[in-house]
Amino acid sequence: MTTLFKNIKELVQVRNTPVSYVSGSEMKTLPTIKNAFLIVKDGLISDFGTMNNCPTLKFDNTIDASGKLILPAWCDSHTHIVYAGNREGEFVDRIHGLSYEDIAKNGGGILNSAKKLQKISEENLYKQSKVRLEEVIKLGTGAIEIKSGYGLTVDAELKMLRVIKRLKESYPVKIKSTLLAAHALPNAYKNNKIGFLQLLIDELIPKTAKENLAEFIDVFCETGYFSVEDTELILKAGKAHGLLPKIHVNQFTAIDGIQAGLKYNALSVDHLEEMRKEDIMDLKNTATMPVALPSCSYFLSIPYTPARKIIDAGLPLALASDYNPGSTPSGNMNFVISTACIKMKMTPEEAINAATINGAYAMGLEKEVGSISIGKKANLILTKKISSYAFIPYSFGNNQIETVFINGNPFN
Ligand SMILES: N=CN[C@@H](CCC(=O)O)C(=O)O
Ligand SMILES: [Zn+2]
Repeated sequence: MTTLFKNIKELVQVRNTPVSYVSGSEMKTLPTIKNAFLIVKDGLISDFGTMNNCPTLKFDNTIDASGKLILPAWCDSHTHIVYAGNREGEFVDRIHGLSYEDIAKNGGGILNSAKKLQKISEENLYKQSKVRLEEVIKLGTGAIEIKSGYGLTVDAELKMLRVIKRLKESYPVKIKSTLLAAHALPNAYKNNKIGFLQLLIDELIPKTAKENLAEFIDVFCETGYFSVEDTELILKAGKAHGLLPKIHVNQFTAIDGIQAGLKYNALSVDHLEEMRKEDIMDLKNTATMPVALPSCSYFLSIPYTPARKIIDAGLPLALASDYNPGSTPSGNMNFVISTACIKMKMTPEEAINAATINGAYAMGLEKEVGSISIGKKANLILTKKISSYAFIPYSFGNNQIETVFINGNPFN
């Protein structure tokens, strides 16, 4: 099966020589080809170039993209889209003055989602989650990481992971699965944190690995949740079972969580709203991707990740949605890049690099997605007729996508 996209106004994020990620000042460059063609063969990108070099072969499908742009689909490396019910009550409580921390202390927050998740059937959880997955694919996401972490019992966590597995098997997008074993301390272990950690180490992590239910291990390393010591215990156990660390750190407080992640060669460190000088320095010359989640800052009214400081220090940065019921009930990556430009002062080039190739790296998919390169999956965004790629973040809250292609097929 072959498809020719012709007369593309601008083909964006073209990498003839594929890169794993881009850092520092390299992020300001977004390579493109104007008046381009792109050929997809059996779901993969097989050729591209300027229209004057467009081959005159016969194709199964030809799509005229006059006036339209093509970009690689968004790579959302941090989500929690498998959850039960919603938490709009807490949203209203916050409008009335309660903080995210106050709500969690009153038994709301993650524990509220866990209560709903423990009760729901696996089938119903799948049904609720697939709606969100389809929603974000239509908004341009072509590769996504999904975490557990609302189960907080061995059975409920495994239920979440099985739902992620079923999504992987049922949808054409690339999905990576993360065991967020230590997300919050369940009430049953209120006074026995070490008992909970031991349960994760002795039972949940080995079962997850044995049943091949996750690629990554995550911890919410934060004051009032899991300490650096707790984090290290879990990362060590996860790694021993082949799960690579990707962690929640520096959301509300900087407590050396980044350093714990680096010690265990985390693939990414995510959130980073509170960054000290040493946190930025320590990330230099490592293979760990810093990940910012601007929609979370927007929704909770907390500081934005200091993208300028991170990028200007020569580091890479990825952008992800953090789609979850508590701190970010949105998985719209178009809004993520707009917010990164508007609130974090990232340029459109930096934001698009962060949401494509750097996001792909943050979930170990940089060889398969995240750029227009020969041999990569044809997971593509075809825009409406727009003036330039900067129009996407500029027109915040609006949808500039005409069609999303996954493995070369339109996703409707
Ligand atoms: N910060 C920890 N976990 C999620 C939010 C969890 C929730 O409130 O349900 C996050 O990444 O923002
Ligand atoms: Zn998260």
